[in-house]
Amino acid sequence: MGTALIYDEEMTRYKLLWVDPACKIEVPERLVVSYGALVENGLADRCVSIPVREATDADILLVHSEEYLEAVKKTPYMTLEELKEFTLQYGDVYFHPNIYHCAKLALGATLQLVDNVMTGKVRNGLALVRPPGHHSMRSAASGFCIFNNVAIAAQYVKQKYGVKRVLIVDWDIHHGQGVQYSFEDDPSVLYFSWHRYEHQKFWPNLRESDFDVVGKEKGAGSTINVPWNKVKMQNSDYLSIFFHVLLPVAYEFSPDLVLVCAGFDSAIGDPEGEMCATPDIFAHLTHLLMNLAGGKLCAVLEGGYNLKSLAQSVCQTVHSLLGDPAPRPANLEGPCNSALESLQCVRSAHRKYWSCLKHAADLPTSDISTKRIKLAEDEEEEKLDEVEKEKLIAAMVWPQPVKRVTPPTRTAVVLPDGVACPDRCKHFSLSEDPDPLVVQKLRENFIKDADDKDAVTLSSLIALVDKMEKNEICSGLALVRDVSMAMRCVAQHATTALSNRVLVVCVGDGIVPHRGTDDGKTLVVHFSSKESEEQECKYLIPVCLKKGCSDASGFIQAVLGLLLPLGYEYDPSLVLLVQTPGSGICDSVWQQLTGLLQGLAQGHILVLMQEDERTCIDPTCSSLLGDAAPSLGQLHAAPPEDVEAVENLRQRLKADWKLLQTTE
Ligand SMILES: NCCCNCCCCCC(=O)CS
Ligand SMILES: [Zn+2]
Repeated sequence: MGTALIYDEEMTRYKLLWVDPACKIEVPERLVVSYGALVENGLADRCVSIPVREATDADILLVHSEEYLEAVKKTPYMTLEELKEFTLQYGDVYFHPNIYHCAKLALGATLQLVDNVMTGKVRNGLALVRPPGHHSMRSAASGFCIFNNVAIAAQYVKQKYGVKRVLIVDWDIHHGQGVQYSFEDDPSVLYFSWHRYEHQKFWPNLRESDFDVVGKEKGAGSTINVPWNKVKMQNSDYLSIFFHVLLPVAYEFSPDLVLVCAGFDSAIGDPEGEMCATPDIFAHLTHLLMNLAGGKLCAVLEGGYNLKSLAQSVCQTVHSLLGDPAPRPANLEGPCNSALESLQCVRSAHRKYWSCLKHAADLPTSDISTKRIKLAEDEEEEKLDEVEKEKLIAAMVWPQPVKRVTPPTRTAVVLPDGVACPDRCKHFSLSEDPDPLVVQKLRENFIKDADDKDAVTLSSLIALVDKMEKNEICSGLALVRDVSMAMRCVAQHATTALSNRVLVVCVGDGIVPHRGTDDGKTLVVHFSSKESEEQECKYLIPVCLKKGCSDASGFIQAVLGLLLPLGYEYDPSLVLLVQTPGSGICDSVWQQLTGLLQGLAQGHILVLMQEDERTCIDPTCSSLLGDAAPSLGQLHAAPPEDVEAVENLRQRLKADWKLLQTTE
């Protein structure tokens, strides 16, 4: 299934008609450069183009009051003076004779996207719209927003499709207070937002944007606020929040649909956000959400005011929606202290609502709520800096995101004779006889007692890895007689011949390679149900789960809170995913694992399985080909000893692996 792109240039036909410094950044060019970049990068053509529609009154009244709608309906007939007058009753927003029309199109575009995803016409998509929506409230416009596109979309799907659970991820740099107000007592809508806060000093300066505001009554726990109390947050800060707050809770919540308030003012260069996360981070944020809800993800543009980082971030998002491998998450360090403080506060505030956070630490000693300062800010003094600051931010530079080309072959498979090649995959076998030299070396190192068939198989694997290195093949699956031998051979080849870093993920109680773990060329993470005899060290990490990989909840929480941070920080050029016999892992969990790991190594993942594991071939290939993994359903609490084991591992390893930190 494809990716929808919903855009209409009519939404560029309104703008600020008078002087207002707070609103001057919300310009029509935002859409022009975003859509232009999608066209220029050949992304628009790869999407399913869906026409916008005008939202109806009924759509709008799902969230907004009649009096508000009636008032807005009058604006197309107002004079300039009347528009200015009308605008004064709201904050940081402006009206225009054509903005009501555009607001109906922005909402209509959003609902078109949602309809096409919910009816299975497309898998996911982006609505490229303005005016944005997440600040508008039941009876008030705010923050450039007129109608709350995403909040209405959530009500709309609940009403029209009987959707039980909706996750809203608001990665815009502002708090979408309008969304929060719509669902604060509604447990069926989980609203997650991070936002520049600076202890309530930043707009919209609300007490209810802080981490300790978690929702009311039945909705307690279904509002997650992550305040950024400093600017210049980086990719590591954003990923830490995904790994240790959003993803664990999202998987426990198990939404039927994911809506994204896709604001890109959280990207570097943006005058509002003043953050330092680079556009390629949105490739990963998108990818990490794409295995929820069976892949049903609707992204709706909110903010984003640096025309360059906005256009790049929009392209990164659409690349991922289309299933293109993400760029490698280069040189991540750990979260900064301020981010760690917020991370610990949020996890502590939600401990009692989410079993995945049950073991989260207490509030930090330096309880940041006491730092909330009075709002008496010296406007004059700030304005002076304002001009200087804007110049500095507009001068920010960052590396051009790498080109994301999907290799000619997406997935190659090495199978025993007689096993059919799954469709859409390419059967891989050696074009000519194996190179005698290579075979000789293999014999010496790996296959003393094995027969020639092994030599051919191992030579095929080596050739396959070489083609992945050259980006001719993206991913691979091999069914082999002896997974341990194959694993050691591939790891050895990739680290020596290709001088790469290899992440080896072992699932099951097989044998793991000890080689390469001391010099950091290989990082081995081994999930099993048995206490390991292996000596744990920085690059050899045994994860012992009571029920092994058979308990979906315990396993997926270990993947999200331990394996992904390790993998992203290690940043391998190849991922080796090995399933040894008796792992007990079920297909859907295996597919989640395979899907999530494709965010690493530009999607270069080689899956090794025992040759008699025939049932796993199709689900594994489906995941390697970029299909979304099936939803795991609502997860019960993980076995306490597993949560504890992962928590203890994190505490032991966080000195070496900074992305594992969850407390200051
Ligand atoms: N009153 C001091 C300056 C206030 N600036 C507020 C700008 C609103 C931003 C809204 C936005 O970006 C939506 S995503
Ligand atoms: Zn914003």
